[in-house]
Amino acid sequence: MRFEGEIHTEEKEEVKEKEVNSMGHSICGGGSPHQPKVVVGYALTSKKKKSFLKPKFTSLAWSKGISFVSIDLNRPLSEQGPFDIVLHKLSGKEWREVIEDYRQKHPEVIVVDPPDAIQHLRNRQSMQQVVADLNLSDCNGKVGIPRHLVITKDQSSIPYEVAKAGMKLPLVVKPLVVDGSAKSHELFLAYDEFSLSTLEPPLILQEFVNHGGLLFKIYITGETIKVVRRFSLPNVNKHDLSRVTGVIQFPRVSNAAASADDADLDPNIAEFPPKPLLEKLARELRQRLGLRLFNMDMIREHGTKDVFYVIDINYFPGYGKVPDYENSFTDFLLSLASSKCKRKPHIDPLKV
Ligand SMILES: O=P(O)(O)O[C@@H]1[C@@H](OP(=O)(O)O)[C@H](OP(=O)(O)O)[C@H](O)[C@H](OP(=O)(O)O)[C@H]1OP(=O)(O)O
Ligand SMILES: Nc1ncnc2c1ncn2[C@@H]1O[C@H](COP(=O)(O)OP(=O)(O)O)[C@@H](O)[C@H]1O
Ligand SMILES: [Mg+2]
Ligand SMILES: [Mg+2]
Repeated sequence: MRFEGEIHTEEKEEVKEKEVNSMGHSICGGGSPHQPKVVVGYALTSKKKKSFLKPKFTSLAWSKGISFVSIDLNRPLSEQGPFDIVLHKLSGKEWREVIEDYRQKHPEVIVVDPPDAIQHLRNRQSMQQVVADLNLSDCNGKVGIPRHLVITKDQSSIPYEVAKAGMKLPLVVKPLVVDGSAKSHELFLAYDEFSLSTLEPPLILQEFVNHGGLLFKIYITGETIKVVRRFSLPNVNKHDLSRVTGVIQFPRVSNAAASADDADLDPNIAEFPPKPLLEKLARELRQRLGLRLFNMDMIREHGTKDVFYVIDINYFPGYGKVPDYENSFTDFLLSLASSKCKRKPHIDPLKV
């Protein structure tokens, strides 16, 4: 497994070397950089196309024999291509049915990723449960999820439910369903349980964990892990709690392109999570979720060295914001294509 947390120089050398070696080689033998041998069909929103398929990435991929073809949503998928790989991130039942049907009928195409597996991350409860089920012992740290409560109906009972569960204030209030809409990212901080009744279920209420205002975004691309630091919500202290009441909506601080990597940070807060912990976590989640493209938002409990919480998992996140994603994503596509060749050694090199 490759790990690119603090971006190791050796790792970069290796990438450069691979670049030289792979130039002029094709998938399953033959070919040249000017004759793409791996065709990647993609079904993405226009926002995603812009942030992900940047010219620097597509031209690097092209130089290594990869071409990208936009899938026309108004035409049957089976009539398009042929594709070696399909990348997709679109919401809605209709698309899920189209892509599932295509997977069944075209087992020779690598569809990244299965729609049912992606669906698992569309609900903040099922997303968190995967982490809760893990047993990460002996990995130089602990990873869990914050205490939470799911509210599906009857918001009038929320204050009672919160008190009964003995949850500690403040609470982060998140829409239960994540469907890519702006609304599914409208989050609130609730300083008292009574104001919660004004919010619209289905919701998940999560204990706010102080983490020094910094979070780790762990990007998984197949076998590769990259960690970046982003600014997050500041700690909430007892004084804040005694003075503030109500629910306050907060902005999407963590997905801003601004990285915290270059800031002058307290080393106790900013130190990267241990590599063995991230490797085990990534491996386990990749397997359990059955996904190859996702990221996690992870925080370290303030005042501890090794107590971590996963607070969010996103399918096919904003790779365009990750340094050097062009190389890692190209390598990922090439490794998928070569696994396809291994699966089908008799593959016709003229077709691929
Ligand atoms: O657009 P970006 O680059 O901000 O990416 C978003 C992600 O930002 P991140 O890479 O984690 O900083 C973002 O992550 P967060 O939920 O903000 O942690 C989501 O993955 C978002 O997708 P969706 O709206 O949940 O379907 C992602 O949006 P899409 O690009 O998939 O529309
Ligand atoms: N339990 C929590 N404790 C502390 N901060 C949190 C917690 N949950 C979310 N946050 C903060 O809110 C941000 C958005 O929450 P997140 O669950 O990642 O939603 P989204 O899917 O919209 O990114 C996080 O990046 C983090 O800054
Ligand atoms: Mg998030
Ligand atoms: Mg999210």
